Amino acid sequence: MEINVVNALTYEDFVKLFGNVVEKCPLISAAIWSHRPFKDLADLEAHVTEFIDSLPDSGKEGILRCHPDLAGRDLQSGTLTRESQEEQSQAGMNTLDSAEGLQMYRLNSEYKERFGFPFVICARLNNKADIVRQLSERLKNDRGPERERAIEEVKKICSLRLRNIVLSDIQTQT
Ligand SMILES: NC(=O)NC1=NC(=O)NC1=O
Repeated sequence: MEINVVNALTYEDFVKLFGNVVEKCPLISAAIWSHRPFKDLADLEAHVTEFIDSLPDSGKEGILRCHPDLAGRDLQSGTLTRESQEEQSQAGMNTLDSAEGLQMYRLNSEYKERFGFPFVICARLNNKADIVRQLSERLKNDRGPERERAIEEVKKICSLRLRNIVLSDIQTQT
């Protein structure tokens, strides 16, 4: 999809297309629509990350809380968004054995208990061993640095989702 096609989208179509580049935070795409025309994909992505960085800590934690747990309830019940379903499956979260599932449940619970927001990682860039290792290691962080670390992961997820939309030819045929 050419960036000029993106720039010509109505507000509704823009939010429909980009509304989930940050999981369950359509407001972010709605907010950056007014910054069009975007020079290119990198410019579009920069506006999203600038918006996220401009939020106070409570706003950043609000974004984190919109993310479903890895191998959590939403995955079990099939209520993940399409993007999350694809990402979590690709990282092997849908093929954990009972011991691995229990380990993820316990680590996710401990993490949420400690930080008050869920553990977030860019699943597409990690396999299940990486995820368990990162979760165990990041549990030891202080809240502030861990919040920033988690937001960096949100940006990686967003970058891959944006790329998937803008660079996939599907949209140009619809
Ligand atoms: N808690 C999470 O990290 N969730 C997720 N990461 C992804 O890359 N997709 C998700 O659903």
